[in-house]
Amino acid sequence: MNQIKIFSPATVANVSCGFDVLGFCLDTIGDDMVIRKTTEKGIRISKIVGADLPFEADKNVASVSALALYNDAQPDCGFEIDIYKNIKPGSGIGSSSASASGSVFAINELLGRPYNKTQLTQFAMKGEAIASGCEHADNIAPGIFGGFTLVKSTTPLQVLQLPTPDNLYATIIHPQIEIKTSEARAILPKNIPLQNAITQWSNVGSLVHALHTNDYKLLSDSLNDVVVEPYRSQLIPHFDVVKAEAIKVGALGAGISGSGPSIFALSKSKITAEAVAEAMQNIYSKTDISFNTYVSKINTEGIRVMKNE
Ligand SMILES: Nc1ncnc2c1ncn2[C@@H]1O[C@H](COP(=O)(O)OP(=O)(O)O)[C@@H](O)[C@H]1O
Ligand SMILES: N[C@@H](CCOP(=O)(O)O)C(=O)O
Repeated sequence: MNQIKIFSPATVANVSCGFDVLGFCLDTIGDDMVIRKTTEKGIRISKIVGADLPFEADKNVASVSALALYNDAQPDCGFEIDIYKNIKPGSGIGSSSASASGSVFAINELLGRPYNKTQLTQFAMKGEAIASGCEHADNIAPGIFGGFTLVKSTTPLQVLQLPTPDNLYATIIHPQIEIKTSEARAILPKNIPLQNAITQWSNVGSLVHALHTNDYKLLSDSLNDVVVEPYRSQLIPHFDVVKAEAIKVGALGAGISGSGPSIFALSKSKITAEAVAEAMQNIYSKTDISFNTYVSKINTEGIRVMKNE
């Protein structure tokens, strides 16, 4: 096999209470990437469609992560990467992560799968680090493993794949303002009150239990963030009303997707998830902020191969 085309999905990091540890994978929005072997050694970005992103190998997250794998594997060929970007950078649904994980996933396939999913996550984190200033894996892990994931630790890397309850749907609204992950991280406090920490870790524990037991009521009660959301929500116009309306029409809960500005909600049917989308759209359509909305089943497969030659 000399060439592969993949779909690298968008992901929702944090899932309200799990800053930097929880994430899940979407299905209806993602980037396409084509990666091919070359006789010339090294990694090259050959095409970028849909976004204004750097071609330099040390600046594009796709090539930075690919180089981490390449330097380890030392294959006797090189690779070039075409990126067809559908996930806007700075959207909060893992745009940089989709590129960083897509390139390493594809090269691993072309090399005959020498690395496991944890090792691929580790290489992809090198790319993510140049976008956000930190090697967080809460977007990369759900992209590579699929479904819901919990990053138990980054050093050493340990990723737990969590069960996905049947019929769980996500709604995403992306108000078209850009929030850079690095900037949304910089505004967070370095210390948090003990009472908030207690509330937060109880929510993470109960959310994980809810996923294991298909307990939608507990899932709903656990989708709360008392640590990060109070700070970041101020960067997102109309966040409080969008969240309140989503819950009013039946969402189990709603919160900031990743570092924002996208807002996510979880619902226990497609019909409710679509009603949530409409309620969210109604808020932004009364403003001059344009937006995109996505309704998606949770993608339990993660990145997928579209075509290989
Ligand atoms: N292939 C890529 N895809 C997306 N962003 C990239 C890529 N390569 C470099 N970047 C940079 O990463 C930053 C976007 O990442 P980030 O702020 O984390 O947004 P997101 O939340 O959408 O991932 C931008 O500065 C962008 O120029
Ligand atoms: N845990 C990170 C997740 C950033 O996600 P992104 O989709 O905005 O890149 C954070 O909250 O900073």
